[in-house]
Amino acid sequence: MWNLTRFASSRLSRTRRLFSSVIPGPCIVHKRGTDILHDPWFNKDTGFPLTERDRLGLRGLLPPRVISFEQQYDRFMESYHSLEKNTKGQPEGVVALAKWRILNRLHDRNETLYYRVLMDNIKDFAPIIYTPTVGLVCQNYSGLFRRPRGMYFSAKDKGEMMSMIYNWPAQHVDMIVLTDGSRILGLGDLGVQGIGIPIGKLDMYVAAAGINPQRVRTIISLFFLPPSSLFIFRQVLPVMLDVGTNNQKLLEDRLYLGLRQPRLEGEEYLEIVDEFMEAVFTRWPKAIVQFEDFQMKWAFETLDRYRKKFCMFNDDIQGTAGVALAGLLGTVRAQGRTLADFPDQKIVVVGAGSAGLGVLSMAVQAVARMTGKNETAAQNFFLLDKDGLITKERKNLDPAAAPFAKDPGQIVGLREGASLLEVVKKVKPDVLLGLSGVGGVFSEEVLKALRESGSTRPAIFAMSNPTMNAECTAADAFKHAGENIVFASGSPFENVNLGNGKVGYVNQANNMYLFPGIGLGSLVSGARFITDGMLQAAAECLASYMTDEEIQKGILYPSIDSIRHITAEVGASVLRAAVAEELAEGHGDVGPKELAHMSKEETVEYVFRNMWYPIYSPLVQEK
Ligand SMILES: NC(=O)c1ccc[n+]([C@@H]2O[C@H](COP(=O)([O-])OP(=O)(O)OC[C@H]3O[C@@H](n4cnc5c(N)ncnc54)[C@H](O)[C@@H]3O)[C@@H](O)[C@H]2O)c1
Ligand SMILES: O=C(O)C[C@H](O)C(=O)O
Ligand SMILES: [Mg+2]
Repeated sequence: MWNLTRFASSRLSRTRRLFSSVIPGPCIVHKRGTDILHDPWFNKDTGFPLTERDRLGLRGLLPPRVISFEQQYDRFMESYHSLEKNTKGQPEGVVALAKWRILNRLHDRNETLYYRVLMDNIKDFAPIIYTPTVGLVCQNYSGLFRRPRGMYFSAKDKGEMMSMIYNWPAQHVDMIVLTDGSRILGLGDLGVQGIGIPIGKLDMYVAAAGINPQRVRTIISLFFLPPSSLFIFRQVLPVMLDVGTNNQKLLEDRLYLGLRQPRLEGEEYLEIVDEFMEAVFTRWPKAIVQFEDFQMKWAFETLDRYRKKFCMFNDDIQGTAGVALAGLLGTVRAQGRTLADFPDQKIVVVGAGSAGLGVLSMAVQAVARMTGKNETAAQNFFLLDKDGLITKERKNLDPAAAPFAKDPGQIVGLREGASLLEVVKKVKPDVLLGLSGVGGVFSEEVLKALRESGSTRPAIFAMSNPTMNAECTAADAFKHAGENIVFASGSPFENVNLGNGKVGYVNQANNMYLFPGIGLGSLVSGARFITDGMLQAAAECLASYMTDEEIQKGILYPSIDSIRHITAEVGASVLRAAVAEELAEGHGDVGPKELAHMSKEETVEYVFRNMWYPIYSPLVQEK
């Protein structure tokens, strides 16, 4: 079932080979002069060639010298590095926001250059435009706001959404990331300020999945393909659904940009989400909506409500589950065991929210498939929330947590509500996995207790975001739990120097390894829905991506530098699963039959070919 066929070792070189052969096709523009300079998609700043300046009425509007794309790129990177130098020694948050600002200004001015620097420097820039800095940006969003990005639908727009959706100036939108701002990372309810999350997630879609951020059609040809093989690239839309906020501080903040009212609840809330979904799919029937950072009750409710009606998924429940499962399977391999041993792993999950329950459901399903036994599949999993170990004796037991609640008779020595320390001491788990949103809950005592784990190589997944909400730091994990552990965190940490030339590897267990591929694979397959089978294929692909050599070192996930490659592989796996389930309706000129006849390699090539690469296209004016 878990096919661990190793992918070609030259992952990166293959990606580079594909993109080095991109020749830009023309890009149709319907404007002239300063309107072009003020449009970040068309704008090339000083990079407009003289012929184009003549054609588009730009002559005299720019300094005379034409600067190449490479020179512009280098100039930006120089400014970025001087900012790094000049802010040395300043508080971390100040530096992070300064870096975010310089990138955001480029984003506002010249998208092609922005996405190229983002892609080429993804390891350095992901922590700024995505987790963890995006959390700080959301916290300060009302003050940082300069220009709108994406769309805002509020409770005041009830009855208007069907017409509002046509205010978005794109004929086609393919990927939408939607939030209601109610659970932004581990930072809680940030109301309208949560828009930073869909923006950051979609930046990752562009960088990792080559989803086109633009609202015009660009045609790019690859010279090794026949001339008829032209591709229409994809477009993105970040959306905030502002139904109020229960964050008193924000309600009292005079700069707060959202609705100043408590959150809508119950039917009133669902009516707003229903109206939005109907509006989106009426205008763009082939769009995909990723739900992001909804508080647990609405995360589950909306997933249940829409997953068989629209092409959508919940990243916190489903994307996270796949990434965690891939990491858990990697952990078994890191112990020198086979995947058949996965059902024997004792796993303590701390946090019974949307993410923790999503992970448990997928892991339990995997065990059930491996053992063929549903009844006992959850026996080695232990679930805790803020009130400790969850058992069947829990008062007001959440129905979503009930399948994982322990029967008190079966956990001798542990009681309902037992503390994490008690559970770790008693269970001696192979894996401790945190999705609690609470920084430091893996305390020194808890980490030290893990030294008694039954495993030769215990694993710690401190998956909560942002950095200050991680259940423990990487350094503390290696210091207190021992040097032989496997460590992963949701936010990035540096590898730990263990002395004597030894390194404690830090993995970033973040759903960024899956959501771009889930979205891309669903798009290019033309799938009607996103099924468990497609999500399982995505997780299996990620699990099988790493070589034994990497896994032995404790490296469970690919380097973020190869995120474009892993995303193409994941996308292809999702596509093949959609084909197998007869859900793929085709995409563009490629029909379902052609998809079904593609070999595995051809599917990967096809997905790659649908990935946008930032490069200046000649602008052609159409009146
Ligand atoms: N790494 C990733 O890819 C990833 C993905 C999704 C979510 N997350 C992070 O996971 C965290 C939780 O997300 P969520 O959507 O499940 O949130 P949630 O609010 O739905 O759930 C939080 C859960 O943690 C429990 N909890 C709170 N305090 C606790 C404590 N002291 N001890 C044990 N449990 C405690 C709560 O009772 C609740 O069950 C957030 O920080 C989020 O950023 C990370
Ligand atoms: O946004 C992230 O970095 C991961 C995840 O979706 C989260 O909510 O924490
Ligand atoms: Mg999230």
